[in-house]
Amino acid sequence: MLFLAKPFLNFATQIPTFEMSLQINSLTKTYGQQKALDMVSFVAGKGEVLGFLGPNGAGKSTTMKIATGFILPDSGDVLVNGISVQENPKAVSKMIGYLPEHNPLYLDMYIREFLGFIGGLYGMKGNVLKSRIEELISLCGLELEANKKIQQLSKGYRQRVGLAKALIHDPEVIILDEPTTGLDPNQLVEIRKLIKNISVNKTLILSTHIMQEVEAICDKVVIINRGKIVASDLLQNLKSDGGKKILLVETEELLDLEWFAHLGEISFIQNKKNAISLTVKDAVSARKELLQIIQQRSLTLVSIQQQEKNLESIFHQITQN
Ligand SMILES: Nc1ncnc2c1ncn2[C@@H]1O[C@H](COP(=O)(O)OP(=O)(O)OP(=O)(O)O)[C@@H](O)[C@H]1O
Repeated sequence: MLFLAKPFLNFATQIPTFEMSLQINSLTKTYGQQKALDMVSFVAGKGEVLGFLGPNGAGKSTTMKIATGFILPDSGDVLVNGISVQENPKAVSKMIGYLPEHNPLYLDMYIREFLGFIGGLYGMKGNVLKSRIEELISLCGLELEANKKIQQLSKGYRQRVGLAKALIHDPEVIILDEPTTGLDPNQLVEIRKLIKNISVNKTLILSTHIMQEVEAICDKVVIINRGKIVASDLLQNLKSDGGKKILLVETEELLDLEWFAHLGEISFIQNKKNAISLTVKDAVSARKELLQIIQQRSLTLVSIQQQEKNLESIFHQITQN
């Protein structure tokens, strides 16, 4: 299994001393019989954009809800700039901006009215609040829609309002739970650009199922599977994985994984028993050996392809094991 433990994963034993805006420390959470989180730890530093990935039901939203003080963990803690979310939720809420998965908005309000209301909850008022609202309307590309009620906005523009809401108090840590789900390709690109813009000098945690999004925006990647962290590293380290390559092999006949297991990490492709994916260190010698095995076993080769590792293949490899 690919498990890349870099300094920021060693949090349980090494307490970072500076510039660590968000520290998720040994979180566990159980719903009834189900363990949703099992000792989840990671940290994100100032200026970092961290992609938080995992299959459906892996525990991403649960982690984010705990990090933002919406629900409590069974054990563990989250620190924002060294302050505990559980012990001091009020102080922490001033430092965190959160866009939840389902982006709750007051549909009956006008955009400015809504942002004014949210700003008021953070104690903002007068000209400071007014100018912050105008700043966000511009930053989030809401100028043309600014005089509408939220219920009149398309999904992409509602997401922009959700982002503006998360940013109104200029938080240092921004947590976005699947912010681009359900957007059309144009809106998707626009919102991605926006996320990149707002991340400057902030700590941004982004959960998503879209790998291109992570490749486009994120510096770091944390992957969670069935409530456990299974990979955590800089995006470039995760992708290079020591220069490994993937060989995709298909034959007419059914295959036995054991025939090829000594060559590298191996699995069937989408449960097709005549197609395998092999992750290897030395692609040239692995290809030679593959062909020898195919010849010795009198198999009929349909295709053999070599692929670079990308985040999508890494994600499949890690989360399907
Ligand atoms: N309030 C709840 N009561 C019971 N089980 C819950 C509750 N919230 C989450 N779960 C379960 O906990 C597990 C983790 O859920 P969570 O929503 O954190 O996953 P996720 O990674 O965000 O998934 P998705 O990508 O589908 O949004 C799931 O199995 C889910 O069914």
